[in-house]
Amino acid sequence: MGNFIQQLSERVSVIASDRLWLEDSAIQQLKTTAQLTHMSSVVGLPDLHPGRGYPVGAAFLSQNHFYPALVGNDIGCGMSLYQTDLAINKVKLDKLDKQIGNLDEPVDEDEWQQLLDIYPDLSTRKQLVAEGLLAAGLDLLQMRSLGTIGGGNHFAELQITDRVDDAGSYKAANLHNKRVQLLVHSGSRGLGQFILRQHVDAHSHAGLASDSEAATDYLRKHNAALDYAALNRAMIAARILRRLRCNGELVLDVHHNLVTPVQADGKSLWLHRKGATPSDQGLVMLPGSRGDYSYLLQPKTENGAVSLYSLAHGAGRKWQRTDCKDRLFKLATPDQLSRTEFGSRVICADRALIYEEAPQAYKNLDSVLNCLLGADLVTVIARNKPLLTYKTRGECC
Ligand SMILES: Nc1nc2c(ncn2[C@@H]2O[C@H](COP(=O)(O)O)[C@@H](O)[C@H]2O)c(=O)[nH]1
Ligand SMILES: [Mn+2]
Ligand SMILES: [Mn+2]
Repeated sequence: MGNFIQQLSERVSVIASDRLWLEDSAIQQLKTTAQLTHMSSVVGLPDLHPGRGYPVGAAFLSQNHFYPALVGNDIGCGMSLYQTDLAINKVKLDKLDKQIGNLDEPVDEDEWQQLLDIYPDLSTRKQLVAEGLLAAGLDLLQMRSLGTIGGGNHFAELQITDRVDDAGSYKAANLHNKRVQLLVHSGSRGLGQFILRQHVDAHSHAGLASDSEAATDYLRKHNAALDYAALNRAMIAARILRRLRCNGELVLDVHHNLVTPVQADGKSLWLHRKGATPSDQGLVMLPGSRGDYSYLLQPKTENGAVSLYSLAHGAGRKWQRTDCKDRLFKLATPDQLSRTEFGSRVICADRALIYEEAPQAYKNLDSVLNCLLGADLVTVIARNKPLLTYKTRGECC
């Protein structure tokens, strides 16, 4: 187990192995972040990769101050998983594209009424999100993006279970391997980006003292963005389920970009997660790419302290977006890249994005999973494979 938890310095550790490639630049960003004034410890997860200034796939613990820049601009980005009642053998792959239609367009009044007929609780949630935005001094116009996925690595994916490792936990989670599952990855859209920009304009990248007015102001906005992001995922799922004429039960919904207050030994600590899935909130989903498996995991909370109660949130990028087309265009056309080894399809109107989000652009998920298993942080409940992935360029984050 020891080899999988590598202590690089007093404050810096990584969950990794000799067989998992982590870029030097990402490790360097991790070490630089550990030097911030109020930082206690940082951990790089096996999907660690370089980000804008700070690495992605990492958790950071600070004392008395916290750093909004360490949450990043897509506050509340996360994954939600739904078990649908759509039988696998009823799915007609060729028809799904038309059935699902366009998810880039905001939800209009007609569609909203149709969603409410099926999911009346969305109305209360939307009202609460609006109240949260108003209380935080944010513009209600941001609500317009609710129900849209957003660009880049965000996605909605229909999946099927191809292996169950822990039948008891699988059943307890109300999962069904003869029925389609829906995994949604999205966040707070332009809202999170606006909040971070506003913060950086006023305070640059400085930490905020726990009891300061600026901290209270940021946290009010951050918490509104978390609720917004969770509702956004719920609305994306509702749109898809309605269009597929099936029902869906929520299995999990977990943010991977957030900051959380932690009380320990009378100290005021802050746990930042930037592309890191909390391991202390129940089941988690570890997706690879649109051409790789996803794993449903049971975190082992008893070992959580070594990784700051955080897990990898995916496979992590291997190639920069700007390199993908050059690397791939001689090898495959966008049409070829839209079909995967699993026989699954990709809906993506943007041809450039098909290259940027190609499975080859991501690390191998099994090598990431092996580190989590080696460090004794998780057990595997089931493995899913993709059936259909919806990706869009969308606007912003
Ligand atoms: N199953 C799929 N997994 C995907 C897809 N696109 C990206 N990914 C994985 O999700 C994480 C998300 O990372 P984030 O930093 O944007 O939050 C990423 O590391 C990939 O491993 C997909 O289309 N399907
Ligand atoms: Mn995001
Ligand atoms: Mn994300």
